[in-house]
Amino acid sequence: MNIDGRPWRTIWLEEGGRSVGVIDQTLLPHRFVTRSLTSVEEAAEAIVTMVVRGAPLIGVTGAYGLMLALQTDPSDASLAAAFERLDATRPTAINLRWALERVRAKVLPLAPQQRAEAAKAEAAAIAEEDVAMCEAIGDHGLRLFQEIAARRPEERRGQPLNVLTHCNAGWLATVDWGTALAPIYKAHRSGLPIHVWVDETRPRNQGASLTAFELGREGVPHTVIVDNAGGHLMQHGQVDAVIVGTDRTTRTGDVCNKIGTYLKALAAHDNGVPFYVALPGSTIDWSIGDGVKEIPIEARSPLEVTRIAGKPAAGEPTSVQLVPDGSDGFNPAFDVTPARLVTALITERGVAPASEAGLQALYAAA
Ligand SMILES: CSC[C@H]1O[C@H](OP(=O)(O)O)[C@H](O)[C@@H]1O
Repeated sequence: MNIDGRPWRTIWLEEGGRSVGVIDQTLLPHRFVTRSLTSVEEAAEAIVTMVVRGAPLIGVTGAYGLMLALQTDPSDASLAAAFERLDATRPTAINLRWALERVRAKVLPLAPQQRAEAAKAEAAAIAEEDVAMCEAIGDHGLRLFQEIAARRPEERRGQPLNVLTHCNAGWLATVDWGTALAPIYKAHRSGLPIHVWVDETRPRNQGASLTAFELGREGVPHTVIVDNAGGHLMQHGQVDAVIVGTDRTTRTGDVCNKIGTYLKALAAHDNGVPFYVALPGSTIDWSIGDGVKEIPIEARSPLEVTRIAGKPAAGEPTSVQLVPDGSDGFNPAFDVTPARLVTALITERGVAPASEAGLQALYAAA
């Protein structure tokens, strides 16, 4: 997307081809700072600390991380160690494992001296495919928004379409365009009046910090709201549709996304508001049928809950509840929305019901 007239992507190969540029998303919206990743360790650290975040972008960062490792040491052992280090960074977004496996499959059969270049090419291919998939999601989602706008009662025809989104599934979460925000950008650029309710999205506030930043730069009217206001807005007819991204969607259409998404889906269901999930095919985990039981949910530091912008905002963690890493507090980064609460999945191949049959119909020829 464009920032102050200059086209940006979230990740790029830097001059010389031995470092990768990224935007430090932990500093947005107050500072726009780019960083150079020069090693697999720096790539891994950027994922863990959420300098880069968002399922598709995490996957591309992992792919370039393997390239960086192979540029230093192209041996089998180096590849295995780099794969393991990157794979261990964040467990929920399926795009990471998908991208790492895709690069490994490409380079493992090659002579060591050919591996770094092949990894570079594959990482670049994954990035370009992501851009194309996200723009296609935007096109399919635009048609959906146009249909919703056309179905509204006469007295509401000229008013903006009110769409609510949770967390950040914009271009900052992908390489460009985004997933949930792509249809919003396409609608805005097509002249369809649209307004976005932006969930602030505690605890890390990706909505207030990143989605609002993106929409502001694009000139899309939006309002940042507290996470708990969404149900009230839906009850009062202020939401025409909810659209979110996902970090992993099962073959049956269960959707794992930022914590709080499930509650939005329940409120939407209770108020007859359509609930859409936008995703590229790289986010589908075909090996899983029951998202609630099988998707690994990342447990992040409880300090994200008790601190805001690094400053204590609540009592420091007590031994309230042990989480997998053994620390105090409870801070699951994601939850799972069952397919029955999802109106439709908006993919690069079209719109499908949230079901195994729906996804198979779109991807059977894959
Ligand atoms: C298009 S993936 C966006 C997805 O990723 C976010 O998680 P995080 O910021 O922790 O990487 C969130 O779940 C978004 O919906």
